[in-house]
Amino acid sequence: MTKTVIIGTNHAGLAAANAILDNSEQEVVMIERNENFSYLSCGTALWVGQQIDSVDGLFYTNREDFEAKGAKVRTQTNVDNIDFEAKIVYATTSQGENVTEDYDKLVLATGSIPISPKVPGRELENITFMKHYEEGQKIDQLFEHKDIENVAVIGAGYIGVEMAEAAKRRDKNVLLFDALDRSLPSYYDAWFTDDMDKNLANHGIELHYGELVKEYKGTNKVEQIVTEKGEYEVDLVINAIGFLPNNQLAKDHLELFTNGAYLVDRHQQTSDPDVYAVGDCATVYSNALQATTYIALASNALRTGMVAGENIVGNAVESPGVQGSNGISIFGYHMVSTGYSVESAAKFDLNVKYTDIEDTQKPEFMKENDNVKLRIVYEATSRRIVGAQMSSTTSDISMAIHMFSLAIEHQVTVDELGKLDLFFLPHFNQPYNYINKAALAAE
Ligand SMILES: Cc1cc2nc3c(=O)[nH]c(=O)nc-3n(C[C@H](O)[C@H](O)[C@H](O)COP(=O)(O)OP(=O)(O)OC[C@H]3O[C@@H](n4cnc5c(N)ncnc54)[C@H](O)[C@@H]3O)c2cc1C
Ligand SMILES: NC(=O)c1ccc[n+]([C@@H]2O[C@H](COP(=O)([O-])OP(=O)(O)OC[C@H]3O[C@@H](n4cnc5c(N)ncnc54)[C@H](O)[C@@H]3O)[C@@H](O)[C@H]2O)c1
Repeated sequence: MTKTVIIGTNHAGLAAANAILDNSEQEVVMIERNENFSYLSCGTALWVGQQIDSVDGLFYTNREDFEAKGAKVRTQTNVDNIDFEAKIVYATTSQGENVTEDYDKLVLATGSIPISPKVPGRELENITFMKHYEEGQKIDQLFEHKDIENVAVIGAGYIGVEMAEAAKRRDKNVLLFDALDRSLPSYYDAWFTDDMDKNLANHGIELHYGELVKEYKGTNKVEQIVTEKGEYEVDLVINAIGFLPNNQLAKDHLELFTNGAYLVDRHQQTSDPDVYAVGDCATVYSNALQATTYIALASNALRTGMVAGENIVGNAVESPGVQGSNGISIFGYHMVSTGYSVESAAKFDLNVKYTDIEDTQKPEFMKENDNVKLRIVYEATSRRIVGAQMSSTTSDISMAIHMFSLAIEHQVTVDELGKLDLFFLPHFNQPYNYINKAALAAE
């Protein structure tokens, strides 16, 4: 019987385990260095910002669920080394016991590691990342302290903006830094982020964009941060300047992508046919780019895990690829995007055009109504859609971005959306939907 060892049991590893256990009688061993698994870090800001009552709901499964399906689960066990020739995994438990597991198939689901700004003083206390549950706990506890007044968040990407909101909701003075000149620069064009930045500023968050941190100062705990533009008193620093794939175990054995992620095909198979890689440690296939790339998202982790698991049990399933669809909701302002923005497309040498619309969600006669902004990004020559961004105070826009995701996957052109059948009911939208209108206006 095939024996599969899965290293890392967060979203990607769990999805792979489920796919194998639910579709076969195969032997599965799951190895995880943490005590808990399935932590939805996506809910951390809601938890520490006290928008939800408890952290408990952020764990969606546990070891017993997998043991009940027949898996052997080793938690608090760190994999130290892999002998890819002999197909043996070497690990150490938190008690210091050495354990080995042989395998027929191996799934690497070791995720990603936050990038540390390489500046002096980074070892001071009260400087943290926000990735694991334990870091969320630490931030939550520090927010309780009255003497933690000034919180600096470094990086105004997804984690940074969400944590800035959470800190503000806990009545802290919040300073948000980014090397670039606006928030969320990887996901949205300035037409959208200008509104988000107004939203953040209106809620009292101090924005320090285009400002690189040069040093953290303090005796034991961090007390100041120094940038090229000034020096600021801080009691807590949350670093959120992005992730790198965690490739420690196999970087010398497998082919890697430019950023170090394990290079996989559309079966999630690496350059070693018995080794699969899933989630944040692996590449994905981008339908917008029509090439391999790297996008760290829980949604990608789940899908890639499923694909690997199904292939391991013998169903030759191909990944449909991804669009990197994502969303953010800050102080009631919602933004969603899929594929590439105009600015990010340029970085990947995609020659694009775009069409914009700003409209109300529903007909003007409706009492409750919201403004909606939409930008559709399409390839200049083929006119296929390669991205879309939307923002509004209504969360109703989220379903529209799913449609754009499908459009990118299936190479729909912007012109095909002009007369697309989108239903009309005043409670939801206008007789001629803003998606149709934007598409018809495309040059
Ligand atoms: C604060 C925050 C908010 C986020 N919000 C969203 C969101 O809203 N939507 C979204 O789609 N994504 C979000 N993400 C990204 C998402 O959490 C990641 O893409 C996702 O966790 C990747 O899952 P993974 O299983 O591939 O890797 P990880 O979650 O990184 O898990 C890897 C696991 O491998 C284990 N491991 C690593 N090395 C070893 C070893 N040598 N031995 C044993 N075990 C090992 C680790 O302990 C870990 O449990 C967020 C991330 C953060 C930090
Ligand atoms: N809502 C969501 O979907 C969601 C939420 C949280 C995290 N995530 C995912 O988790 C991953 C990590 O998130 P993240 O927020 O850490 O990364 P990110 O890539 O979203 O943002 C990193 C930010 O840090 C900035 N930066 C980089 N180096 C810097 C430096 N030296 N000084 C100051 N700023 C610097 C970048 O300009 C960027 O704005 C991403 O893949 C993200 O998509 C998704």
